[in-house]
Amino acid sequence: MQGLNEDVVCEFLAAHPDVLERIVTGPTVTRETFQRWSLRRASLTRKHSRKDFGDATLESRRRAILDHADNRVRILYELSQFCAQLVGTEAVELVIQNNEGAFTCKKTSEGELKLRKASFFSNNALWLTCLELSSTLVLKLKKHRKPASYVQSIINCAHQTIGELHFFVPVPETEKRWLNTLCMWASSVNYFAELSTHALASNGTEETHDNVARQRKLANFLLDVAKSIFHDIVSMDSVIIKVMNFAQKLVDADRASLFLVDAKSKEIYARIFDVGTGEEEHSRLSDTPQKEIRFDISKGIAGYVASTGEGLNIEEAYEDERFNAEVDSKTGYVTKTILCMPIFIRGAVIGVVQMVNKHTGVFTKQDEDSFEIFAVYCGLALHHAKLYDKIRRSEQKYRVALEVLAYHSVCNKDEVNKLKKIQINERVMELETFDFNGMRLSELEKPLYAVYMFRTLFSETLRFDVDDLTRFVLTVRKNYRRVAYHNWAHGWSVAHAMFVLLMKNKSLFTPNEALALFVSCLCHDLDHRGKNNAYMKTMSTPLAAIYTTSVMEHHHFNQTVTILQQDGHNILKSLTSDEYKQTLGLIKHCILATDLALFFANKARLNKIVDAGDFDITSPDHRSLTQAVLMTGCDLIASAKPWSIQTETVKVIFEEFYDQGDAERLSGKQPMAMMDRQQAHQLPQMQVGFMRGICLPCYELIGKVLPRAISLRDRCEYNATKWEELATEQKKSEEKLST
Ligand SMILES: Nc1nc2c(ncn2[C@@H]2O[C@H](COP(=O)(O)O)[C@@H](O)[C@H]2O)c(=O)[nH]1
Repeated sequence: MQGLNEDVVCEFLAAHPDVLERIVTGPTVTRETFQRWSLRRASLTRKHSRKDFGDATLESRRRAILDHADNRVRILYELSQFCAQLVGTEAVELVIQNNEGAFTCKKTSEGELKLRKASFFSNNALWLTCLELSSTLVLKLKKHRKPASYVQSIINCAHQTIGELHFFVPVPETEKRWLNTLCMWASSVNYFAELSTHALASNGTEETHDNVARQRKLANFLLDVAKSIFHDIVSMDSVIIKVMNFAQKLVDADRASLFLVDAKSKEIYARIFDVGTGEEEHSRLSDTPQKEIRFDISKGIAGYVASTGEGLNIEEAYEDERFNAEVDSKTGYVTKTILCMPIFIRGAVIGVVQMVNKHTGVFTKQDEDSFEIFAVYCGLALHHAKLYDKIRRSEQKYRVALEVLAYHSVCNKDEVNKLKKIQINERVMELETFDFNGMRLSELEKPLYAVYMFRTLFSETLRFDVDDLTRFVLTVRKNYRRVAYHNWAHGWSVAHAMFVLLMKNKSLFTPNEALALFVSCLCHDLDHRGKNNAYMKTMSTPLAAIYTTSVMEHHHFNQTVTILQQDGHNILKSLTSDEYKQTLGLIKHCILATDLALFFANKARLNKIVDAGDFDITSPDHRSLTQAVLMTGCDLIASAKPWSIQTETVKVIFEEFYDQGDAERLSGKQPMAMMDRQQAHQLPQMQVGFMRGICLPCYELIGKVLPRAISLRDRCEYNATKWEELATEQKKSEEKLST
């Protein structure tokens, strides 16, 4: 019978999809795993289908927009194509809303845009305000139409819905935010394009020219504000003042103020007050609390607008009972006309922009329209300002945390002096065998031997400071957590295995490659929490938010670099900058290779090369694959140790597995059998699977490439047989019990 290995299994499953379906839909694959697999498949498919925004694509889109600037349908169609590319899907439908109703828009094979009545739009009030929009624009979909996974509304500056994009694939949150911004911009620019086209199309009276000039000025300014918001994010206040200055000139007001809502105290306070005209343009930013103008949200015109979300155009302030004369009395200023608009973020009023005393007459309907648009841009600027402040604050907090951690996670002088007092001068021959049992070394001997191994390997090829080396090893030890298996003893044991491999194959790798391999082994599980990548993802841990693949392995590498960067720890400092960069890149490659999920592909590729007789250790690709497989071989070295060490190690491995299983069960998830202490009786059988399915193929491959390491395969084979004997005994005793 053909040996059971991964290729055979894959071949069998490919030939028997029903068996694969039974496994995938059976109890061994949890719902979360199945969902994760289908999401990964969806995103892989999307990634492949996503066309990039290459220059040619962008240019053709830009041309299409310019050539059809007066054609809203075409503009919106081009927008929909952009959005589809952004999300990386073609499963998107454009629905256009106009006076006659809603229409789906599709491009024919001749390139024409065809509109078809889409009678599934529910609202009859075609032009809805922004506030009402989110609540009432509910699509009643026809039975036969597949419901959209995500609907992006397209709202113009006059808060009118001019269309929707229906996506039939899941859209990630990040993409949703980009779609929102893209659609807001496109519809704003389209709105002004239509306005100026409309104005130019009319009889060209003097008033129209002013109107067009005003609208063009408005459009140019809006684009200018957008640029400064996205490029000038540091001084958001200057952007907001710029917006206020322009708004004030546009509506010809004497003064302008921006108030923010303090939801906690139910007050509003002037964030920017009395932006004057002319020389006072750079107004006071009321960031000094004692000067802050602050009053209850129930007071004044600004308070009324903030609490109702309704804009107001007041012609005689003192005749309006809502007006609060207190501020005038404090400033000696006489308010007559007021134009006041709410600023919305996600449907909530976060502030109010207020123009005071139009220089000639009262604020007009046109002022209201223009000012309403500014309220949107003020909101955008404020929103970015808030986000940016939040990021800046969390960055400072992160820096402080890192400083504190760096101080406490670095070895201290006593530890260094203690270790330096002991010197190993003669060669430790027993250390140069795979069977050496690192578990019997004391907490002091392990770092001592780690320094010895490093010096034995690199004294002749690398200039390094022994104190740096001592500090580096002791700090590495300190940054392994006291978990059952993935602790300093494991890191040491993996480094020892690499030490033996390198001593037996001295000319195989260059000094810097050997250095990267040894350092990688010593550091490959730094700060491991005793939980695997699947757990980190399922529990949505911060690490899983940072790294999408090989979560823990990326973290282990990051920790390695952090330690190297600590004062007095850089054992690589004698390398040139190119060598340093190259060696660090190889350390990253090696540490990431210890992600067992990557091993199968590495093994298959290297086996194929070796079996085809093409293996060439001088080929960079073959070297890189060899290094990756050697890392796995060292990582699993416990499976190729003498039986007593193997059983001792497996005990702590499963202790750690069961800790993870307990944590999963506590969070309401069913742990996999290997991590379920209620399945402990299956341990021997599971070990057989692990040894024969992973360890043995690994050492067989290593034996092909490094003949001097074939002993690992033999030792592993012996241990696998021992586990099989135990599994058989276990099975017999269970059968006896059940009879
Ligand atoms: N079932 C077993 N799993 C084992 C054994 N030895 C190691 N392992 C697991 O393999 C990976 C190795 O990656 P690492 O870099 O995290 O050490 C890890 O998940 C170990 O738990 C074994 O004998 N049996």
